Amino acid sequence: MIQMFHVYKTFGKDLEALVDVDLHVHKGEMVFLAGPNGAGKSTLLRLIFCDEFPTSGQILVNGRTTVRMKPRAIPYLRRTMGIVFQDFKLLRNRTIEENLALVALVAGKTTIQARQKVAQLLKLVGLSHKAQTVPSKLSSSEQQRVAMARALMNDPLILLADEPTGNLDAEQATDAIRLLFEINAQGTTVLVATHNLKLAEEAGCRTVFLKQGRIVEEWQRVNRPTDPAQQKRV
Ligand SMILES: Nc1ncnc2c1ncn2[C@@H]1O[C@H](COP(=O)(O)OP(=O)(O)OP(=O)(O)O)[C@@H](O)[C@H]1O
Repeated sequence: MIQMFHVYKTFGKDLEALVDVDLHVHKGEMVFLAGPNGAGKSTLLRLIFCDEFPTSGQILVNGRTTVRMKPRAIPYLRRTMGIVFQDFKLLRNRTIEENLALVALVAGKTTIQARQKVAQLLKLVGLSHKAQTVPSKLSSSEQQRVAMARALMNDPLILLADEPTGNLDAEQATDAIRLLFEINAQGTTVLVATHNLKLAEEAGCRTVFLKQGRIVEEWQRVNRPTDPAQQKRV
């Protein structure tokens, strides 16, 4: 589903944001990308979303190489992906319903189809009662759930979430992860970037650690996350 082969990303002359990254995320998987600030997590997600392109290496998304993709083909590939940005990027002067519907309308859906999808997703994230509200009247966790709903508007095969729990307290963060699990259980492949190692451990998914742009470790919990003996290094 997502394949990265020897991917390097250098900004300017010598800022190596990603160094020789090999990552394979299979269809239906939920994978955490963990690492400290500046490790390269957002850059990696942006490369998958074709927001940036690698300096060298190969990236395949849904079997299509992104590296030499023509600019006009990028929006079509992006429609197979949903992305939740760190700062949500909701349109401030539009209602929640409008924020969501716009995504479907731009993708060519009818107003009725867009409305139906908005209703379905607001129900999923528990915010049906906020449809006519503007983002500034919502809490951080509510805005985060709207951002997640928006990312799902076009039924993406892949959901990319960049620090989806960054502005949330512990309980809200757990709810957000639960929602990601629910989305994943419905068949969407999910890749979550976080600097919150505890969160990744508790989720128990395959976790890939980035440090200074390199993948330095990868593990998957077998059973209980709190028991180191149950953690299998892969
Ligand atoms: N557009 C850019 N231009 C120049 N440097 C950049 C750009 N984007 C990222 N970087 C640099 O690349 C490195 C990796 O940044 P990135 O945002 O991918 O890390 P991160 O792991 O997501 O960090 P954080 O957890 O703080 O969001 C950092 O040194 C950052 O300053």
